[in-house]
Amino acid sequence: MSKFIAIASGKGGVGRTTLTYNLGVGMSLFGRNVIMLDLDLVMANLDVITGLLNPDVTLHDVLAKNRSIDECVYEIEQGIRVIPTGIHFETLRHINPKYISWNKILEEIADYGDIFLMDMPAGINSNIFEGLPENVEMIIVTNSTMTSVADALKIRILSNELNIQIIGFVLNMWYDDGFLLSVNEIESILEVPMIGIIPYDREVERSMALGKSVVEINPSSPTSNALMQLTAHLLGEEYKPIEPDKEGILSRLKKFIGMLPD
Ligand SMILES: Nc1ncnc2c1ncn2[C@@H]1O[C@H](COP(=O)(O)OP(=O)(O)OP(=O)(O)O)[C@@H](O)[C@H]1O
Repeated sequence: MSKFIAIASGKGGVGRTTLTYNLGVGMSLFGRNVIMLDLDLVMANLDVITGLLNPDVTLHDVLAKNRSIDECVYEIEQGIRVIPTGIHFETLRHINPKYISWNKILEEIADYGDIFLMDMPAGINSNIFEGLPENVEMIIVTNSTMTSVADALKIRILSNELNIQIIGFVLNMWYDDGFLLSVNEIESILEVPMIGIIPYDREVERSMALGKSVVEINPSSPTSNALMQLTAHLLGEEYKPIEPDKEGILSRLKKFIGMLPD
């Protein structure tokens, strides 16, 4: 049976879309067929992050112009598909997110994938939460600042009111700093379990610039291991962290300083 996961955040810029992409790539490495849907109808970014620039048909065209959803399912890599949202405000004016039948849309694309990752818009003002299908589970992404946790709490409260099941929260861009909220503090504020801590890591940005996921570029880094651990948890799979190739580094170093033959 297909799984539907909405990835939401109270505040923008906490790394929600990046996480959606990295989880999608991670899930494909576990052999799943993944579809990522950009549900941010106003400030879409999934197209940019997945390298899908200027797609011919977008979700806007489906919602406002009666184009078929099949026309905007783009396979970016084996086992990874993306449904992008448009950037034209004129089309957007004809769409009321509250009245979108996501059930119908998801039914039409169900055969394309096992897992549907829905990149939600930041905040609670879009009305899009009201239209989500009943079987959607939600992940809340936050950083450890007071304001992003406060806004994450608003998402948690709204989700409870709408009976949306929450899997837990992901603490993204984490770094050790005595002034930021701790995991325990965030857990007690949000009252949902922590399911992943992704460190603040410049490699995330660098991999994006290279058009790849960090789990492909640097699979043994703490960030990639944390992402794959989270992916495995969501899929109910086992994941053994990849150790950095210390021996390889050591022998390369020895060769460099002339202790070993080439
Ligand atoms: N763990 C991380 N470490 C370092 N940088 C990160 C991490 N996660 C995301 N970023 C960077 O943070 C920036 C914002 O990420 P992203 O666009 O995914 O956020 P968002 O929450 O989806 O934002 P918006 O709500 O505005 O769409 C990007 O430049 C991304 O590369």
